[in-house]
Amino acid sequence: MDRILVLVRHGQSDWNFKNLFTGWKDPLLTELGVEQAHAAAKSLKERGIGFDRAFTSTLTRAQHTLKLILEDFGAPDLPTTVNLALNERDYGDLSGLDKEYARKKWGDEQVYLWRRSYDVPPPGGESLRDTVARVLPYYLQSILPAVLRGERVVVAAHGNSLRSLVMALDGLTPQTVPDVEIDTGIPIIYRLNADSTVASKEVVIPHLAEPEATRPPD
Ligand SMILES: O=C(O)[C@@H](CO)OP(=O)(O)O
Repeated sequence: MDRILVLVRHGQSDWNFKNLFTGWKDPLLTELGVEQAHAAAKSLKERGIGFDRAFTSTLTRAQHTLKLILEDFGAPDLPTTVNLALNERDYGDLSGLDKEYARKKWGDEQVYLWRRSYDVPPPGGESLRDTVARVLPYYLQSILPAVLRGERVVVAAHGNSLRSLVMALDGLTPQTVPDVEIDTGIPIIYRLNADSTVASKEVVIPHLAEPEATRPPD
């Protein structure tokens, strides 16, 4: 039995392009973001991946990415569950601020801790640990049972909600998880064993027609 779980971060959003902390704010995809979603679908199709069920967050950029992927699969009506457990980490008071401005104001080290440490929350927001504490129960209760039943599952979500899942699936620690970066529009294909452990993992790098130079530095 196939136990396929595909994680895909949304395509580039307007605020990714502008280098702003986003969190629970709801910017739209850029043109490049739309193209990334199509490229992700193409590369998954090339690998013979199909889907029976989808999960996404309450935020437009993830839902739009999923919609484009499912349309490209000819499956726009695939059963889809929307849940805010899959939302991006809440960036609290940093939401809407320029990341470079934040580095100048609070220093590289502090901003790095807010963005990539396991347990340092941004002011008024969620640490990765807080995000894990809502993503993981949802995964165990809703997503994993579908995968274990043999449904091929796609999850379209966000950098830090997906880092939370990757942490659990890959058995990462608070010391190793800061190194994990999940880029926009990059699918990760997991195949699970019957006991829910990971049999294989493939990070897919889709081919983009758009030149890399249109991506801003993070
Ligand atoms: O701003 C955000 O919500 C996230 C994802 O874009 O940023 P970061 O990579 O800093 O966690």
